[in-house]
Amino acid sequence: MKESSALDCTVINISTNKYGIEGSSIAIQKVLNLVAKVSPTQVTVLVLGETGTGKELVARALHERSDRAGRPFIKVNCAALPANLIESELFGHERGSFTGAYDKRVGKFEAANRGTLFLDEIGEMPLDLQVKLLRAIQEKEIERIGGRSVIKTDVRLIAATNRDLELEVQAGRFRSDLFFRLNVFPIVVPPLRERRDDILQLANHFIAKFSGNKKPALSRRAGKQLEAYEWPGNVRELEHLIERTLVLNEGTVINEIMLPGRCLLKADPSAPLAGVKTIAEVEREHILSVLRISGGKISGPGGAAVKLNIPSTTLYSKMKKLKIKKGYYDDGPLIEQA
Ligand SMILES: Nc1ncnc2c1ncn2[C@@H]1O[C@H](COP(=O)(O)OP(=O)(O)OP(=O)(O)O)[C@@H](O)[C@H]1O
Repeated sequence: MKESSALDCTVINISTNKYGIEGSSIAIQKVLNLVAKVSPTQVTVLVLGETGTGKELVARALHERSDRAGRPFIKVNCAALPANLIESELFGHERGSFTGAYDKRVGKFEAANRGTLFLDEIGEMPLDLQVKLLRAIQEKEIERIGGRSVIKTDVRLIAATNRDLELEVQAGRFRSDLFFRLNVFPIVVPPLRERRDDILQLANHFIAKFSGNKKPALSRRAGKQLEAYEWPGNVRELEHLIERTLVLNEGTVINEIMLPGRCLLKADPSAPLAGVKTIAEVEREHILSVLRISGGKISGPGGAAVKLNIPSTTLYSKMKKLKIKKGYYDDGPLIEQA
């Protein structure tokens, strides 16, 4: 990766990017630039994006590029644990502090001391624990369940979610004070369908990963199939699809990809297609990608409104209606449109 001019938005040589983030689209370059800017700091980062877009990869890159790199990177998946276990997972417990606590246990906050704590799927965290998490972040200290002493912690926090946390706040499922504490530096990882330029590079990366030294070539036809698909499961879906394709493929060329949508159509033409989007979703994605191409400029020459051939006032009201905010399409912080 080009270190010295990481602040400009153009040339990062991804082939030498050692953090495993493949892709050369403008969208992924922007993500890598944000990673380069924020990783040397102690700032809390909130990684946003649909499932399978690479949020964990971004979190690991942030850690690896920071001065905490040699220290622990501890991940907690807030969705994978029952609510009553998350507290003990995060803060630890003393022996005998509750039924089943046969031994003392060190929590993830302590385990991540002087390193990075990655809270994945933060949107799933129960409300009562959100209060305790906020306190731990603000006061930089924790107490084990059943413990009597206060333990100082020094962790860099990275959180990730595929939920719209602002909507969660509005719905009363996420505390606004915790949201503001986490949303210091948001990084939005765009869905794969908004960075189609990356699809072939990623596909070739996964072909190499899964086929070893007998790497088959991707035919133009198969490449076009991959580029045309919508990828509701994003990069993870592409990775699994390539793995499956390689198991079935016998020759030295991959001629056809069995995409899930096609299989579904064959099975039952009247069944609703998984991943089919509403008109509003399509409109939102299109506006977002035009805003990104326009460098975040909305009105005036070269702005998104001109490209979309609509008055800028119409674009502003569509953006408001579709909840498109600054920070989703440029490098700035997430700010509500007036
Ligand atoms: N740009 C990329 N280059 C190479 N591999 C990638 C890239 N993005 C994602 N992947 C791979 O895709 C898979 C899913 O990525 P990851 O787990 O980081 O996604 P995620 O957004 O955290 O998903 P979830 O929201 O479901 O937790 C992983 O195997 C990861 O290595």
